[in-house]
Amino acid sequence: MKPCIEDFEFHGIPALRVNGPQGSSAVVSRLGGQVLSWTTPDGRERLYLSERAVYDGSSAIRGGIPVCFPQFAERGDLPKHGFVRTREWEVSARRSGDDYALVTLEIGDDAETHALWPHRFRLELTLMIEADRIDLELCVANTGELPFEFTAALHTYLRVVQVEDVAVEGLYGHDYRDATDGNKVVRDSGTELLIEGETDRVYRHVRRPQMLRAGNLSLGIQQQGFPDTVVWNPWVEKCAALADMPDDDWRHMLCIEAAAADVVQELGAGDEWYGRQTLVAL
Ligand SMILES: O=P(O)(O)OC[C@H]1O[C@H](O)[C@H](O)[C@@H](O)[C@@H]1O
Repeated sequence: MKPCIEDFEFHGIPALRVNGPQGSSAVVSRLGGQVLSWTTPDGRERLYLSERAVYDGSSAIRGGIPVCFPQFAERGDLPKHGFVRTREWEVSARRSGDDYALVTLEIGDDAETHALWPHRFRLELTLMIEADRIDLELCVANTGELPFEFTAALHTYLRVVQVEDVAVEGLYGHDYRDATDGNKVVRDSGTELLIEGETDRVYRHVRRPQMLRAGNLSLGIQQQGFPDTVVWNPWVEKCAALADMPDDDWRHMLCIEAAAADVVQELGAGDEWYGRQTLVAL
């Protein structure tokens, strides 16, 4: 099939199937502007999506690549991870060629967002799929007359066979804030990160790409614009407490998030900010 983009319903919500070259494909939901699936030409699903995910907008869809904006996690008074995960986005561009397919979704401020956050903004999320790679770009535009500050993330849930068998390379020498240990700041001195318990870290000023090694499957992960990388796995107890995730699924996912979490971004009136995350199947 030549690359093309189709509208369809996914668990009752409007979505796009983005068919890339060589049988690669992605699914993007208009609810949340959220990528929910990425399949590479070998037929493997690369993103984790919970079987118990909720699709009625009452909470964020658990899995895929949620967009967190204008607040990461609980760093402020807004709902956790901001308010665009449960809102409907518009499709503003779709294009395909022989070796790629691309869609852009966007969302802006309205009376409901003003009630929570007084700023005027426009967000655009562009997904481009090639044979073995997806590129996600988040553009934040300040469409108001005053500057604002925000934190944000592409909260990518990677699917893994067994998280205990996974190693993440590329974070050596970076400082991270450990949310599982009173937000203590620690310098990573290991050549690779192994997931051996609950993990909730914000690595700051990340300059190098990461490599996720999992048996014979590897994934390269690169970010631009986003200064931080968040690594999250809830492990046994926290996962059991999540109503929208099966008890054992902590084993099958690892979030590696491109984020502006600790490093707050300031955006002047009329200015734009870009952040990207690229995933490459190796
Ligand atoms: O349950 P959610 O609101 O989707 O948040 C899921 C997780 O997101 C981030 O990775 C944070 O670092 C975690 O502390 C948080 O638990």
